[in-house]
Amino acid sequence: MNDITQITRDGVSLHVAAQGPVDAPAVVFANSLGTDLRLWDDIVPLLPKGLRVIRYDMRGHGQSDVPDAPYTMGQLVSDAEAVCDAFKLRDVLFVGLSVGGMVAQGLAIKRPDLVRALVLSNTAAKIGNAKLWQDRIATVQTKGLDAMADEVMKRWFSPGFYASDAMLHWRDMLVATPTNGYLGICHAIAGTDFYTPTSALRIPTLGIAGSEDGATPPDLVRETIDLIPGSRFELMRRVGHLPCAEAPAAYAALLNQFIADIGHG
Ligand SMILES: O=C(O)CC1=CCC(=O)O1
Repeated sequence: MNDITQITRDGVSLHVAAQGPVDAPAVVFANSLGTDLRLWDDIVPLLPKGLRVIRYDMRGHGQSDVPDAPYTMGQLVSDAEAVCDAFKLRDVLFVGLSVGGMVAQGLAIKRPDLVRALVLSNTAAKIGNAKLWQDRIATVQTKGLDAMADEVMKRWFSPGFYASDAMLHWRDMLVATPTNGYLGICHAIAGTDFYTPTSALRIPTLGIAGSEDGATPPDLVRETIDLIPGSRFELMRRVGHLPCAEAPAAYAALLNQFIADIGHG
């Protein structure tokens, strides 16, 4: 079954893409700030066949509704919960990148019945600090996303990928993000510190970092992954903040090894 649909929670319509057999083990993907569910386009075809694969656009992004900013992490976690519940999912492997990884942590804390394992990619229990997000919000409000797009691309990608034409697809995606959606998510990240609750998680977890990541550097990712006993940490070399875009084959290989090791499917 290959399905594109909208689900509505709290008056906000969320755009969801669902693939694979309804009763199969599920993998749910959550995107990062300034991207949408296309973040996973190159990964999905490389996953083991027979999984239920659900991707959605975070509120304010892609084809989901764009409520006025600010948003809270509680709202983002409830959105993810609503997506899982709408598809009657249980025991999912939840894969989140950057703010998507914060949502993954929040959902695993809130709904242990829904999440059996995590992939926390290029993320942390806390990303940045109040001043960083205040400054980012002020820049977007006064100058717009286009004005800071090149600076963002240098955080997202290694120098080699930044210089390539392939980067333009991602720059276009960032610049097309509605201002309210971008600002809303910035507020949610600014208000989030999962350090204590994430320390209480006891589920299989894979952490992925990129050696050239200018947004969530490897040491920051590792600090969060180390909070969870028994977790695994993988450092991908010569990639930045979006390794699933920059090195999809290597990224999918890490996911697939983890899927095999935890017997998910
Ligand atoms: O700084 C960026 O644009 C990267 C980023 C931080 C949080 C997120 O989701 O993306």
